[in-house]
Amino acid sequence: MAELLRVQGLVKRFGALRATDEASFEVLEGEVHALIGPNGAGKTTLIHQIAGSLRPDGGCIRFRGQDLAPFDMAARVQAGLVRSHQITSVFPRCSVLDNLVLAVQTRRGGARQWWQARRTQIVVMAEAEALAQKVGLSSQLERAAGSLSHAEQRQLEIGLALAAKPRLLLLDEPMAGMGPDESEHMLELLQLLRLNMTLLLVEHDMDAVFRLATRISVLVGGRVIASGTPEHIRAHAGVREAYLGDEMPAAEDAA
Ligand SMILES: Nc1ncnc2c1ncn2[C@@H]1O[C@H](COP(=O)(O)OP(=O)(O)OP(=O)(O)O)[C@@H](O)[C@H]1O
Repeated sequence: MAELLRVQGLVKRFGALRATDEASFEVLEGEVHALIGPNGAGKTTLIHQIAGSLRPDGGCIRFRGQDLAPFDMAARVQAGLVRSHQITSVFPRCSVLDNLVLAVQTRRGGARQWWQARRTQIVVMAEAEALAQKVGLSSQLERAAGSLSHAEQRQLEIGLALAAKPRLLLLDEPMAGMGPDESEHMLELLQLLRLNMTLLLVEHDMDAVFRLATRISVLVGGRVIASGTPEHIRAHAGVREAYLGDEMPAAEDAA
């Protein structure tokens, strides 16, 4: 598999703290790559730097071979590097469908498109409806986004991210705050998305991580201490030590 994203020697300081401390790993095209690590390991800080909302103090991030340093967040989205619930925020008073229509219009050229031909409107509407169906919100099209449940809002955020046609989708704790059934739905949605794009996700739910990920990188104290297949990570002594053996699913739990 070809390399899609390379993080090399990345450093981010907050005062004396090195939240990202020479972190290095790569994401290959077509994989589901999970970034795991104990609380405060620097996972979110790393995702922010990849998405472009935080500027690194050192090191380099390459996407499809290109140094991302000169790219702002919008340019990264255009290049196919999209973080769920970052660029396109949910408008709570607008319907699910209107939110998706706006996201599709934004990708197609924003304000210019307000005076678009009827034929174009039909195309945009069809794409928005298809996105709603993909993320499981077809029956909620007319509901105000703000009245959706927590899980449905996460689904909508993913739909909005998909409107940008990502090549690499970044997801920060997609299962956070969900019950078992909702998590299972989200897992099914992510299984569907992996067929068409590469996923990089931060997730604390280890069962979900080990069911979904094709490769895993483990961040401890801002450094990647291990990167590899779930089997490799499960057997890694340093990883088990970092987790005190608590959360790592045992080999017999493997999917
Ligand atoms: N804006 C900030 N200013 C100062 N310190 C910060 C800032 N953002 C994060 N940190 C610190 O950087 C370290 C890494 O935080 P980060 O949120 O990236 O970790 P995490 O692995 O995502 O944690 P969790 O799993 O608990 O969400 C922590 O010690 C945190 O307190």
